[in-house]
Amino acid sequence: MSLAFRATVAARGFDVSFSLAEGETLAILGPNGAGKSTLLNLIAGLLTPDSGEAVLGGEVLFRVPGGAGAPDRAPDDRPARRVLTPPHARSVALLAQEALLFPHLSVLNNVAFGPTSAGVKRSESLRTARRWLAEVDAAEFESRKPAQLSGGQAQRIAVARALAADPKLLLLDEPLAALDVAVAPAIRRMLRRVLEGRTAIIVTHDVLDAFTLADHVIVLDRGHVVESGPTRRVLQQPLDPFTADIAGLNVLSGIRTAHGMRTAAGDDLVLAEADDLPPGSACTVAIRPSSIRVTAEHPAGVPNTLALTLQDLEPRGDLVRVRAGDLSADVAPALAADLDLTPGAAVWFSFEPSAGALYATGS
Ligand SMILES: Nc1ncnc2c1ncn2[C@@H]1O[C@H](COP(=O)(O)OP(=O)(O)OP(=O)(O)O)[C@@H](O)[C@H]1O
Repeated sequence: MSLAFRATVAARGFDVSFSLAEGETLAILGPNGAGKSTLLNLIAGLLTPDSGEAVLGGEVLFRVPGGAGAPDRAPDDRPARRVLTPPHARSVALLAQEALLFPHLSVLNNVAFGPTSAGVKRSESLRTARRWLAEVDAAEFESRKPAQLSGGQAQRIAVARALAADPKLLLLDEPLAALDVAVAPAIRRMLRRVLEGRTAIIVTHDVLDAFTLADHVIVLDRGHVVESGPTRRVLQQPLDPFTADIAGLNVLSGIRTAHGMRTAAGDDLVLAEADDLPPGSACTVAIRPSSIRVTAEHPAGVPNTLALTLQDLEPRGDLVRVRAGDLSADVAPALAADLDLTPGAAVWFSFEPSAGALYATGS
């Protein structure tokens, strides 16, 4: 279902408009206080705007006439009426950072809750719940209680529960932020699978999430859109310096191999599993500069090593950004000094398989 959104909230300096086509995932990026949660809360019905309108698949979520961009006239030319559809009637599911499952219900009943409360027969609700549990690779946990789940398992169940209610729009509020770095890649891949073809908005601090999950990106700062467009265009060729700073990621393209990827430069990388990418397909891996290790000698025991020539060094907060080839690594100043890093020096960049987020190129 497509979404058209425009809203102002004066007390928060919030004035945002955007539209989202059916089946697309939009990532909202921005620093603390940019207005990301405000935007989700307006759509979910937890906050009322001062003015604006949001229409999801022809249904008005809210219409508050008065301010800039808010319609004063209805389509039939009568004065527009204020409409505030209650949250439960919006067909919008909100997935929070924490899984927020019902503690007293089993996993199966947690997932069946949405369809059951919508009046679907019990047997049918259970069938739907089992289908979604299988979809998020969590069928084996159906009789457990939430307290018996790890953070990553609970988040899988929360995704199944949100989708079992068959929402027209799925809102995800930093769904990976509360998870262990070791489990985040698997959950990210699961989300990528279930978001395919689904209308969704994901709020994140993490450009990796945007790269791997979203078709389009909006960058917010202080309640305003500073840049928007297709994910790769915005994050790889940012027009706004603010976006460029946010997008500080390494990206390597190549061809999927049995265990990872062969880069365009001919380096064989070992990467985490990605079942949806068959060998031979064009793919891209994104790696954070902070996940790259820099050494003067070839590092032993690390699967991914790249021999590069150092280009330059630049202070970046508490760290030093080391640029070599097309890659950047962030290292502690003491390490940069110990390594005697000077432009033109030969260096090795290395990273663990789990540090790379692999995704199909062109999606
Ligand atoms: N309940 C509130 N009452 C008044 N102002 C608020 C409230 N919640 C947030 N704000 C203000 O609205 C602005 C946007 O905040 P919001 O929480 O939407 O940002 P955010 O991008 O989600 O930030 P974060 O990444 O820290 O979650 C900020 O200036 C914030 O101080």
